[in-house]
Amino acid sequence: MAFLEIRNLEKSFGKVSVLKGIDLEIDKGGFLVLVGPSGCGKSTLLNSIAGLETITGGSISIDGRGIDGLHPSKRDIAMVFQSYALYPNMTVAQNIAFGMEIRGVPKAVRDKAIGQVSDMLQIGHLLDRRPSQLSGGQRQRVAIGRALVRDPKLFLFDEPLSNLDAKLRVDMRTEIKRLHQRMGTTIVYVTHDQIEAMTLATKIAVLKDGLLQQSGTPAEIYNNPANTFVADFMGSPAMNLVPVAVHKNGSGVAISAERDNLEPLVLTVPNAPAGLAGHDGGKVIFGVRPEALTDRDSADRNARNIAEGECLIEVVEPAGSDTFAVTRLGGKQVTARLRADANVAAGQKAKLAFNLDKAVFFDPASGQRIG
Ligand SMILES: Nc1ncnc2c1ncn2[C@@H]1O[C@H](COP(=O)(O)OP(=O)(O)OP(=O)(O)O)[C@@H](O)[C@H]1O
Repeated sequence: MAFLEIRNLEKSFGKVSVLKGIDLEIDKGGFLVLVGPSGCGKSTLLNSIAGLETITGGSISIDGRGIDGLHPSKRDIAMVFQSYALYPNMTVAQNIAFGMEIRGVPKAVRDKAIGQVSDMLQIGHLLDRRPSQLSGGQRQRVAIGRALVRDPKLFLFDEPLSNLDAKLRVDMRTEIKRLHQRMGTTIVYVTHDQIEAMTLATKIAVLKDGLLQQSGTPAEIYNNPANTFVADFMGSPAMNLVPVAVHKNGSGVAISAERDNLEPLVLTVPNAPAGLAGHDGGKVIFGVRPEALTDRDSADRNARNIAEGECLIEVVEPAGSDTFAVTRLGGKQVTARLRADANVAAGQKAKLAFNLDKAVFFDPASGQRIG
């Protein structure tokens, strides 16, 4: 049995159904990241676990024990909010120790716990300050410290980094990952930042409109997205999604993408998924990530199935470590990720290499991946 189990969870606000039968679990010591666009129900799901929202249907259990009817304070969960929610009139040390004080933990034990977490979070020199005298990153560390000293069964983080500037966000992300590795705690973490999700999670759950689209390891979600929504949402730049026609071709399958003022680009797919042949004569969506669409020099040397095609480059975007080249296929803008020194120019043709080992295909009507 998983440590946290969510079964057929439903939540409505009046007539509005916000969570529509969520099934999800995470093992002890796992790091579950809930990700999805604004309004998809991430915070409502987190608040339901915390007990800050009363669920409409389904069940939640931690360590084999149903928690649906329990008051938030009895769930043994600590939550870190985006807004930090520190007490402004208390010092950092008092903020961290407040929960313990209320529970009657002796001062010597409290002081020891404050010392341990402040060392870990490098806030020992700030213990006498008030929140107004701290930077955003320091406040966030205090909020995390306050959660850590409780030593709960489960940590919930609701977009804890979204008030921080870009650089600090990346630093704190590493800090949170390090804490998780060191302490082996079980975490459920909400973000709408897909890079944060990829880097932190042992398991990602992608939500849209109150429905779970897919859950799996970051690699599963990235390499084998269940549908076009997940494919488009995870990854930056996003996966290229190109409408193509399908033709059976001897023992294999060929796909062709329309182009303005050029012959269609035809690629033979030797390793096509079994379901693709069933679309013979019809259209599917061909998904290829920018890094699987390169020039020959940059192409993955281990790739077994590479198909090359001449493409007209519309825009070249140098990005320091890579160069992005934009072309157009099937009426869609398509991004290739080339080496920084790639020899391409806007308005000229370039031979692009498609790594078909990494290609995925989707049904155009349902958006579901073709297996
Ligand atoms: N108390 C409430 N009453 C009515 N509707 C609500 C309430 N709280 C949330 N909702 C609605 O539920 C949906 C999901 O909200 P939720 O805050 O869970 O989304 P989210 O994915 O966390 O979004 P964001 O990334 O913007 O925080 C939204 O459409 C929201 O308007």
